[in-house]
Amino acid sequence: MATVHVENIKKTYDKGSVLALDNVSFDVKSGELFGLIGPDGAGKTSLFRILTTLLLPDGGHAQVAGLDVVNDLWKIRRIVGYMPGKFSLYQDLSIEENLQFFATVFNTTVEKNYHLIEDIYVQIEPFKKRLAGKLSGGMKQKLALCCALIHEPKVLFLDEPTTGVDPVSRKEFWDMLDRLKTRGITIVVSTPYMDEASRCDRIALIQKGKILELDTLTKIIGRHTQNLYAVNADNRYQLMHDLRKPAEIESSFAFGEEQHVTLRTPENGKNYLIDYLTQTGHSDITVRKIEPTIEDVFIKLMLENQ
Ligand SMILES: Nc1ncnc2c1ncn2[C@@H]1O[C@H](COP(=O)(O)OP(=O)(O)OP(=O)(O)O)[C@@H](O)[C@H]1O
Repeated sequence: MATVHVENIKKTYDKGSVLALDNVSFDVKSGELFGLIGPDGAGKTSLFRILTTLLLPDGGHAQVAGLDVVNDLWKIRRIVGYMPGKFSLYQDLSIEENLQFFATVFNTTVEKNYHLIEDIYVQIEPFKKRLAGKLSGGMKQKLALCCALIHEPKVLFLDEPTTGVDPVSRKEFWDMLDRLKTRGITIVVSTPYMDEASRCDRIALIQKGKILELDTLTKIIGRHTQNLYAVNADNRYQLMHDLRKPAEIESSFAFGEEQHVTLRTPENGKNYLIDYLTQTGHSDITVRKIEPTIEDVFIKLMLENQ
């Protein structure tokens, strides 16, 4: 049985005028590290709040560990850990006071479940008297994870835990999740960072309240092979402009220092682009055939679903 089962969940705001979740369905298996990946406003927080019983859906059903998110809310609250994207800590309590507070709320003690958080807590323990409001982003994130874990949850919901955190702390955080997974905890984590998809067992790509794709990263990328090229030239602005014109070009978007261009026909794509850009007056032209990343796939899916 799935540990998290979501079936046709719908959520609207402002008397139905804002559609946040549009018949979302998916399952998360026991012990899985499942990523919900999508931009701001995709509906990630709404879904997490429904699954942690803090928000009622307008329609559909969802279960966590076999318990219904509407009818069994008190039982669910005991078995899930939730790390909200914002405001999960009491800024005017110290590290140790925050932790004790969360342990008390769940009728347990820090000592009883210390083994669960030890790996993470030792990194912030030297600062345990410091107020949460005075911690760095990475330290806040570690403390929030300790607070979400202190009652030994079966399922962890982490809403954008790495947003605003430096790259080193982001990596450390995902390493911590890997270690938690080995304890059998099912983890559902949301992120706007596409590069974090590779750290998940399976991912769901979500946009405007709809799941666009759901599978392992490799399978999703494999399903969306593209005739894709990385293109650059001397005048970037003019390049962006010119790459929008030909009917042969399916899509073109800025990707770091280059333009990623998808062509409609597979043959001689590189020659086609070089010829076209030379004719339109560009110089220093580089064109490389590349394999799509998850970001390329996401952009393709977003364009298809517009
Ligand atoms: N309380 C609310 N009232 C009105 N609209 C809301 C409310 N909460 C969320 N929304 C809207 O619902 C949609 C989904 O928002 P949600 O916060 O669930 O997405 P998200 O993926 O978590 O994005 P973010 O990271 O920006 O919070 C957005 O269009 C958002 O503006």
